[in-house]
Amino acid sequence: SFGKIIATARYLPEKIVTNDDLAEWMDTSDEWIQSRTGIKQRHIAEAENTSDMCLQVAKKLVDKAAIDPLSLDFVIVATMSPDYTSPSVACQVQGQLGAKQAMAFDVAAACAGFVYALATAENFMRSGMKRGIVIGGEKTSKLLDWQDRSSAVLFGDGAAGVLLEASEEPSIIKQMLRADGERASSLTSGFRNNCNVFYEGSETSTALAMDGRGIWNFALNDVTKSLKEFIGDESVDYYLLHQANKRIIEKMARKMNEPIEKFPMNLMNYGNTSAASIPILLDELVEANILSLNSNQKVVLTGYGGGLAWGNLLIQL
Ligand SMILES: O=C(O)C1CCN(c2ccc(-c3cc(CO)ccc3Cl)cn2)CC1
Repeated sequence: SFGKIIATARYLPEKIVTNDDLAEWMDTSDEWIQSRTGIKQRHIAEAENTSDMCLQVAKKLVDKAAIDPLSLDFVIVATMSPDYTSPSVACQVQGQLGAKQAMAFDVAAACAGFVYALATAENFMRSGMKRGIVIGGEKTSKLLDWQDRSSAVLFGDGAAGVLLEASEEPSIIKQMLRADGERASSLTSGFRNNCNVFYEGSETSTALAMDGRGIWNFALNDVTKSLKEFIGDESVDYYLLHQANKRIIEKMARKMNEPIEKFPMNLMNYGNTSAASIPILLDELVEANILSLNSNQKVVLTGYGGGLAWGNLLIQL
């Protein structure tokens, strides 16, 4: 069978930090941030960690669909900011949700993570699994160098995901997953100092570091080119692009020769939430009835970022 999105849900931590809040102690301004990124505010988790936010999403999905967690065959979480390297966030969620029959693992593909995870889930369902949840969740705020204004102002925390159930008709019609590891250094985060009792190693910054220009060019060249190839002459109702930067999305829309109305954006409210950005956008569009499940609307999900990794999914809802 094939996977079909039955429900969507999101969870944002309570604390909202505006550009002006940041400008109080950081050498930046609302004017610079809005004009260069489109971002106005972001949610920042405090005591909550990545697994806590993902658990909230999982509970919402189970409640919305009125299903028994024991009926889940899989829990997959895409994240670049896990609580631990072990256990996976997915296992933490599986345990606290009581989804004892579900296998569980994390997907590490940074901002392409949710697309990689959803494609992975579809492949499991085509080999027999019947029901599962796929979540993108991030607390990048714990990874940032808050003294580096060029990156700290860009990111936000949050989580969102989907419940998939088996369907006779394919819904995730086409997938393309790509990577370019030669540009791995364009976005690094969470390095664990390489030392042990026998080897001293060297102190390396573990904070998130980004070659903005390099990723910008990657998005406008590699990602846009592969998206055009992926679409071919398909008619697409909406493009749900990773919400990294307003100007980049506008430029990608122009390169696609598609009206900007087909490229909904909510990054002004959340900043760049990495693997959570596409499912947060999807849930907001469903909640606003701009997208409807079972509508046959054709949407494309495109994630792109650290790795470098990127991916496209064509979904008929
Ligand atoms: O205008 C300026 O000076 C700066 C120029 C650099 N900018 C960038 C550059 C890259 C990204 C980005 C990040 C990720 C990681 O999730 C993924 C995808 C992208 Cl396209 C976001 N902003 C900000 C404004």
